[in-house]
Amino acid sequence: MRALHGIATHAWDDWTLGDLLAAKVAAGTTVSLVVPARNEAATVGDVVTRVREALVETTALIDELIVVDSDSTDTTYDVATDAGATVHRSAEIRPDLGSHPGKGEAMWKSLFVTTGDLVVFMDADLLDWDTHFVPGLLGPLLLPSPGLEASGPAALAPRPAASTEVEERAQRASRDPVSRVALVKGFYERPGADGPWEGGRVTELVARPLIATSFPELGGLVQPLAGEWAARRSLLEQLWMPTGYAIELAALIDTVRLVGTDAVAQVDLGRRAHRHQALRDLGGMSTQIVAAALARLGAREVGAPAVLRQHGPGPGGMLTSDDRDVVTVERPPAGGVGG
Ligand SMILES: O=c1ccn([C@@H]2O[C@H](COP(=O)(O)OP(=O)(O)O)[C@@H](O)[C@H]2O)c(=O)[nH]1
Ligand SMILES: O=C(O)[C@@H](COP(=O)(O)O)O[C@H]1O[C@H](CO)[C@@H](O)[C@H](O)[C@H]1O
Repeated sequence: MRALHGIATHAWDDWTLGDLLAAKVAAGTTVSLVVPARNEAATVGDVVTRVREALVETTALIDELIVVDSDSTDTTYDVATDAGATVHRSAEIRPDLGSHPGKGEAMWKSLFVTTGDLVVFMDADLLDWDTHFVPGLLGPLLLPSPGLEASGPAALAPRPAASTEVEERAQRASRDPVSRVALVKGFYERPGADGPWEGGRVTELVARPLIATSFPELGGLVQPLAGEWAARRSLLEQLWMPTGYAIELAALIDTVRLVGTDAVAQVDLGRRAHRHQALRDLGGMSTQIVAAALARLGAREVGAPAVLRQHGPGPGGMLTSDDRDVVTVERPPAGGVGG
């Protein structure tokens, strides 16, 4: 483990799957995997099937595999169900609380239909990834320091039961709130249209400048917007959650304010490719992220409406303007919601 500008930084194979399984059992810790999915019928089946087979059936690292169908208009619900996930429609979770569109809404609602002490989030549009993402993200939460032995490419097949030292360390970590990491971000090589490190357009053009100017304590995070991350439920239930794409950055800002940078760690997961949105659609995502950041700086009212005006060629090539209402609503900490 090393500190990258104050952020504890690991590699996914710092731990063996056997050590993590032993630590999980020793501490009596449960794990939920949540996949927020909107119109991901093309890829959600692969994500669910491979994680289920490797980490639910072959080894019991995951106790609950949940897909939250976020207002999909394709066959996401059926594909995820057929792949073996427990699928909930976001709007049908606690309907008494109403429903908003968005990824953050799906993740906030997931807290009402999961029970895991640790919650792992993964995107549903992954194209180049592997199941080691999950144990990698759980490593700092189950065993805060690297595994006992220098490990080579850790096979996902379970190793012999880990030593009692691993179990003792896991029990100490689960009891010691002071040293506990509470949120773990994945990072990876993110290929884009123009090269192996060209992915993450909003990360490079919006998140990093916001961090540089206003949240420098997050400067050590390689992929602050990574959709693959994990956290303790006890933390997640204390966080205000933007209902849209600002969820990742808001969670980092608020976690550091709540429990300090020592509570945040990151893990190198290797390489991750996903389906890329069109540039103009990232305008809406960017607006949500900027709005949440400004709200946290006291420069903007939480949830105030935002209209994103974009321009481009219309019918016949005439220049037209398109106004997009951007939702910046935030959900209150789930832990304080009754019922
Ligand atoms: O309203 C939404 C928008 C996105 N997503 C999911 O959130 C993840 C990341 O979204 P997206 O791929 O659109 O973002 P990108 O990775 O392109 O930044 C994916 O699993 C989406 O299906 C969601 O559940 N609800
Ligand atoms: O990192 C980014 O810039 C955006 C867009 O990625 P690409 O430019 O399409 O590779 O993707 C991330 O940001 C979203 C907002 O936080 C997350 O929801 C996504 O999971 C993540 O892929």
